[in-house]
Amino acid sequence: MLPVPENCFVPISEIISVEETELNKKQRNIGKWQKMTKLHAFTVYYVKKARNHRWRCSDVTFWCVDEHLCNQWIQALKELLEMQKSRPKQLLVYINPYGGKRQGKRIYEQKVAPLFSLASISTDVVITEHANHAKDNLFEVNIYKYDGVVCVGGDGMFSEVMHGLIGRIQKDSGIDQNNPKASLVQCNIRIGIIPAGSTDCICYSTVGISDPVTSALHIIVGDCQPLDVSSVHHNNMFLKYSVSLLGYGFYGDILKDSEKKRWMGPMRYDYSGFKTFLSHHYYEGTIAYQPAKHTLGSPRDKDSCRTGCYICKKSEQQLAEQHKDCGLKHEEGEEEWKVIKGKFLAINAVNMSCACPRSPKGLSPAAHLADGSADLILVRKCSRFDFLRYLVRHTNQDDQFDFPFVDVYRVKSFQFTSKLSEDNESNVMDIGKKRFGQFCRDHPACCCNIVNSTWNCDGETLDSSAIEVRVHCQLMKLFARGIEENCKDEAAYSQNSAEQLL
Ligand SMILES: Nc1ncnc2c1ncn2[C@@H]1O[C@H](COP(=O)(O)OP(=O)(O)OP(=O)(O)O)[C@@H](O)[C@H]1O
Ligand SMILES: CCCCCCCCCCCCC/C=C/[C@@H](O)[C@H](CO)NC(C)=O
Ligand SMILES: [Ca+2]
Repeated sequence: MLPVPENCFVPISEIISVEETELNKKQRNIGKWQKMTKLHAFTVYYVKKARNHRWRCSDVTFWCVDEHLCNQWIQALKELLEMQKSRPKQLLVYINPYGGKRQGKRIYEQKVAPLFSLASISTDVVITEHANHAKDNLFEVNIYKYDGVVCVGGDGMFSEVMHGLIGRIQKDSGIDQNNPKASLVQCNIRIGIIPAGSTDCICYSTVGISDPVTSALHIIVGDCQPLDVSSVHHNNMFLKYSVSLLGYGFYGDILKDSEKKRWMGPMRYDYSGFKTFLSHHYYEGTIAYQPAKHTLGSPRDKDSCRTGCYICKKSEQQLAEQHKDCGLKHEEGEEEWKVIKGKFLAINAVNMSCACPRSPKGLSPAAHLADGSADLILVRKCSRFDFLRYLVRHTNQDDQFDFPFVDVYRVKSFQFTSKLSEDNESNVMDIGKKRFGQFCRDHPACCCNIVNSTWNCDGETLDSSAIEVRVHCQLMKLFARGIEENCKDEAAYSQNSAEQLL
């Protein structure tokens, strides 16, 4: 620990860098120092924690008359920083210049790059030229020479980088992603998210704020947060991975509509959200799920997943034991499946709380980042007024699951088939039904359920409505530490930059 002014301590792990400081003429000549001989100084840059999980880079300069002592301090602190082995030295950075408000490049250049340089992190930067550029590139480059990959953009950009990294690791390990039962190989190359998108849900849910400087500092100090990843398959064909929301019905329809209005920027979700709310479509289908019996928590818990979460730690231990005696691993197929048929306005499966600036507690406030489970939320057909009451609870403190038309289950896998695909499978030649489906989509006031919705998978659409989903416990890692408990003594964190005499 290094004391900084007025009883504030900074752990070595939160020091960004130490630099010798050139004292200019003005500094040398001020007040009482005037009479002294030559002064020596060094500056410590450190993480200053502000309100609402925001981090800033602050600095304190230590002055000294003894050059040797000053150098000893610099040397000792640099050695301590060298011992922080989890810190990245070389990063691969992908910037989506078109995400969110199209500010990705500016945010990186003005707010993030100077901090990386201060922390002596070297970077290879790729500004993406088209969708899937980052994903494809990750299959070509030597990823193993990097300590991490950074994406500057939103949830969609993160999803691309995650698919590139996880896909590459499976390819290099000879794992077939199309096999829904495959034991996927964990990806140990961490991903850092610099938020510059429209929702930035993954960043917000893992850091507690959507703020580029805060995220850059979490990368610099080498934080590590394991993350559950769901694999999504259809008929033994791999579709996508998901870490935040897999949403059918309401959130799928919003996404489909909003994709046509990308030019509106983040506002497109509000516009399409309102339109989708008015259309009030419900969808008929069957859900089968396997409850997550291994995990200690429940979706109705009052406590949320926080830094050092013991529920996620327990899952980590279980995972390590599974890896140790993988021959004895419990077969998922043996465990019971529960089946629910119904008419749904929304089916939301979330691997994390899905907190974001629009919904600060998220769609499932007690979901865990790394417990090997997802919360499956079923919102059954109800009146528009009731659905509005449900949506409003995304934005306030009230219990979102305390409605007779909402059910929530903690699951480790699930399957969904829409009534339409079931009917089509039983009579593929029944073209009349498909035509009728089209007719009803053209008449939103009808609210009928003949057509399929689309799955919203972390902000990307899926091509199939019938899906099989399996949660892979802690398949990947982020440069984050989960949301920290609010510091009781925030005043202690609000010191300004200052100077200190050794
Ligand atoms: N140069 C590019 N041109 C066009 N599309 C791109 C480019 N680079 C990346 N993309 C794609 O843009 C999509 C959306 O990007 P991103 O997630 O950064 O922003 P967003 O959709 O506004 O935010 P959010 O996902 O948080 O709602 C991603 O799926 C990504 O594949
Ligand atoms: C009338 C009140 C309406 C309140 C609506 C609240 C909306 C909350 C939005 C929460 C979305 C959280 C899930 C995140 C999903 C992302 O993966 C995805 C891509 O960024 N974003 C969206 C909007 O689909
Ligand atoms: Ca989880």
